[in-house]
Amino acid sequence: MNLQYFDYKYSFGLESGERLPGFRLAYTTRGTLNEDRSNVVWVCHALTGNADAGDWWGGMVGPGKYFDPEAPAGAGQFIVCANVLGSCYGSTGPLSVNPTTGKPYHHDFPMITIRDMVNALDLLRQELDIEKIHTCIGGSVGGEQALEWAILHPNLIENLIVIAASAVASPWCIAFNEAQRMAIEADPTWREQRDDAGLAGMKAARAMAMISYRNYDTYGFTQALDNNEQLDGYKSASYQRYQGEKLVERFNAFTYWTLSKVMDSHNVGRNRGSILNALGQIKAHTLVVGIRSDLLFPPVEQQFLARHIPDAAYEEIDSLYGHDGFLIEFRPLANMIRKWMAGLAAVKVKKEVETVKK
Ligand SMILES: CC(=O)SCCNC(=O)CCNC(=O)[C@H](O)C(C)(C)COP(=O)(O)OP(=O)(O)OC[C@H]1O[C@@H](n2cnc3c(N)ncnc32)[C@H](O)[C@@H]1OP(=O)(O)O
Ligand SMILES: N[C@@H](CCO)C(=O)O
Repeated sequence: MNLQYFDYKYSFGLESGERLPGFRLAYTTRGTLNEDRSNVVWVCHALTGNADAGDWWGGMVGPGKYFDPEAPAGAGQFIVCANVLGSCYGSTGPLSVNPTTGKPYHHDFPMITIRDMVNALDLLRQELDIEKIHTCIGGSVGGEQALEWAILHPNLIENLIVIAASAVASPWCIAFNEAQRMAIEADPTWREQRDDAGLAGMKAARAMAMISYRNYDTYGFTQALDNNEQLDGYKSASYQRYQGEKLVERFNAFTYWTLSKVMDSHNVGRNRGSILNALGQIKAHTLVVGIRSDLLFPPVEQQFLARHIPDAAYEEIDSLYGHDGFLIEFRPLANMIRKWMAGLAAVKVKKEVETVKK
């Protein structure tokens, strides 16, 4: 991955009222910005993702994929993805050194929100001299960022694609996150000032989260009982442990904690009068995608978005994988986007013809 860095060297205000004395964002770009700078695709990543969309979303981003930086005949896109503020893949987060103390922030990393993340992304956008985003897309926490961005800067994004996300964190989602934070708190190392504090707790937290990212049928299909005689050693049990261990290899409990709080505080209506008022400000053509089997962000939340965003279409993916379906179901997702974009292009042509006739 060809990581680049944006260092913002000024005091950065957060929604909480606290300030960061500057920050760093790690990001990648793929493809070439065209002459009129009209081919920008900005991919916003989810909870534990990173700046390399071609890695964690390889079925959507890359040569020959829907978002193709090398498409022939000048159709290649300029694809940007940045590791969010608060994460641990090169951007400023809880393991970063606090310049005022010379030590890692750890428990003292300030509370941040989706809006703070987007304000940081927008400073990177300005640094890259991008005035228009042709398409901004994200799933889950990435979808929340895309949504916030379209509200904060209504003339910036032409086409907005929000997958498996909501206007506001549901009590159900917050409850899942609180249970996971309780697991981290129960780890006896959690209050220690070291980068690997709380990892056993985070392992349990990830196992809990998996239950919300998948569902009854996913486990039934992929982790079926071996036989009727079994008394222990179940596949689904070892799967849970393995998923926890896998996250421990690449993440840390401070970042997990911080980002779970970010999820909780997501509410597009905050300080905007109401959620409906906030959604009503979106000017982008919008495609909202729900996943029928999503337990964490059920389709009713995306249907709500599509009902209240002025120019929105709604599509639904039928997936075995629940919420994580947005990271797996590339073909239906790409087909939906292709169809929607073709519809938008047809409407544009029709309008142009009508204008010429007048
Ligand atoms: C720097 C980085 O690595 S960033 C990583 C990128 N990740 C992200 O961006 C976050 C988003 N991605 C994800 O959340 C996930 O990767 C997903 C949702 C896309 C796919 O999830 P996966 O865990 O790969 O898929 P799945 O649930 O099928 O599990 C497969 C893994 O579980 C293992 N497994 C399956 N069943 C069992 C079992 N019964 N017992 C133990 N292990 C099991 C498989 O061997 C496989 O292991 P592997 O990942 O080492 O190959
Ligand atoms: N599986 C996703 C979380 C669900 O959005 C991740 O780890 O980022």
